[in-house]
Amino acid sequence: MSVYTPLSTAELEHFLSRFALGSLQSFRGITAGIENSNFFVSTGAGEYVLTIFEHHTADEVQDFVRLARHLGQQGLRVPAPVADRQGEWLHQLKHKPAILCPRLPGEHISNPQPEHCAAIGSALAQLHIAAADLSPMRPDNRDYHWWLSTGPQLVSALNEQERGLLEDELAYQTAHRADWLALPQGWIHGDLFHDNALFSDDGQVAILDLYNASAGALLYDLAVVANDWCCDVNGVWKDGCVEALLSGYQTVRPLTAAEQAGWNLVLRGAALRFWLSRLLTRRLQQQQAGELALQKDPAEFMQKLLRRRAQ
Ligand SMILES: Nc1ncnc2c1ncn2[C@@H]1O[C@H](COP(=O)(O)OP(=O)(O)OP(=O)(O)O)[C@@H](O)[C@H]1O
Ligand SMILES: N[C@@H](CCO)C(=O)O
Repeated sequence: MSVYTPLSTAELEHFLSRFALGSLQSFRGITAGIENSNFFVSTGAGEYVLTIFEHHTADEVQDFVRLARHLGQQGLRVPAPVADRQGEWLHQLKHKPAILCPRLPGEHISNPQPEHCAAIGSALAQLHIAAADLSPMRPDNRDYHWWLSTGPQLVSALNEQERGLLEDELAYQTAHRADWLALPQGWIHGDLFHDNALFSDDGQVAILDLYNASAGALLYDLAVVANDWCCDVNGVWKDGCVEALLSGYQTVRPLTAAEQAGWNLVLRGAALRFWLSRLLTRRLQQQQAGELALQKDPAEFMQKLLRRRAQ
């Protein structure tokens, strides 16, 4: 369970007293998620999600909320915070930034099928288009420069063969850096795994967790989705899923010739990024002994990287 900052009923009631949302009826920590502390909160006015940010500054949270509001105004179903009686939506709780968002409808899909991949492809393309006129963009703090600086710091967790793989992939990405930079760029979600989407009976998709959103190659965002939604844990493509993802995306935003040529490059980069970030998360979780935290396996993304390299 990923609740790093526990809350008492009295603390939450005190927090809610700033809002005109009625009194607290119940709340519980959310087990999913690994970065922030999240709670489902029921009040007289409805259902909400309280997020306490564990790693982000208030300035960064402002950026995410600016994006969420912009997307929400254009009809996308994303978590945008509610304001308190003073019109403030960004708060401090236990000395950390905190926001309260309406709880969005829908269910997570545990094993995405082609129809889900098509729907998320189209929703992601809508996000890319809707965000295009929002500036300034937040830089990606998990980009190529982070891979180069962080990769070598994580090698102590790797065996010799794995170190060789990491070095070789970094060299490959460096050699093809110009191709990557020539791809269409814009706001990207950056972490659109299937546990960050909710599907409703009305056919709408809610996109959660905009807390990695930044500037980046739009195709890379699609590759993050493909490496999670469209394959098994070893990276083997599931029947029809990538095709559905790409065609769903292209019903809204057709890929350019450079993007079609760059698909394998960004699939490799996306696998590398999550191999490294999971290695780093595991190291941090080991240092924070005793925390109740969800674990995600770095080896899954090393396997996916190996498979994309073999393509
Ligand atoms: N606005 C919302 N409406 C409905 N459910 C939500 C909402 N926000 C969060 N959740 C639920 O809480 C879970 C965790 O939220 P979120 O993914 O934002 O946390 P996180 O710690 O940033 O996750 P991670 O680090 O794994 O990406 C979601 O998977 C979803 O089930
Ligand atoms: N979606 C990420 C965790 C949150 O950034 C992963 O599966 O590694």
